[in-house]
Amino acid sequence: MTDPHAQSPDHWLSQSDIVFSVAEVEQALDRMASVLQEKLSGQPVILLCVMRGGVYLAGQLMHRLQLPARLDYLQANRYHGITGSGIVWTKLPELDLTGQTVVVLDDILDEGITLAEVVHHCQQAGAREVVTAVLTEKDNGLEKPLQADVIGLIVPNRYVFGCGMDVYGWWRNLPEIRALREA
Ligand SMILES: O=P(O)(O)OC[C@H]1O[C@H](OP(=O)(O)OP(=O)(O)O)[C@H](O)[C@@H]1O
Ligand code: HPA
Repeated sequence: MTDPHAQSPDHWLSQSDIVFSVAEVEQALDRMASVLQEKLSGQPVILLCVMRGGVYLAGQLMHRLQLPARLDYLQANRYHGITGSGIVWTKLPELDLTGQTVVVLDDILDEGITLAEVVHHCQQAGAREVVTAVLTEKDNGLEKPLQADVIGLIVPNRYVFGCGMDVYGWWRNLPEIRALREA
């Protein structure tokens, strides 16, 4: 079998289907922004981007939110290729989270392990409130350690990419969401 890391980026497009179009993603982003806007009622927040996948949602939400925001990021990786394992933290937030309202932004809630650990970190760091927003949640039937407060789109139980999510490092920049076909 060919090493998936050696496949051309176009291979992944040819082996996948669009599950949410650009217009559907844009609508979901608008919806997420208005839910967050109402939930946060204009208070100052720290937007905390979970790198790298959260970067697309952070970029798309920032300009849709009318409230005083600061931006920080962390990096906690769990997936190598398309399979998950233990979390490796490579970057902690730099801002002091004590007493702050923190809005955690990530691309996908799959098994929920990453988001649960990030929320735990924010609470341990003294955040007053932690609100979680994910662009997608995977419909995988698993008992997850937490639910996100704001969810953009429910994706099927397949490996998905685009809008921040990668397939072997590629295509985080796609403005649509695609799902790999069964091998
Ligand atoms: O709900 P879970 O099963 O924990 O999976 C979700 C996490 O997996 C991905 O991160 P990844 O480790 O692939 O790092 P990346 O953001 O650099 O792609 C994604 O960005 C989420 O943070
Ligand atoms: O389906 C997925 N796609 C991209 N990244 C992910 N991280 C967990 N699940 C996924």
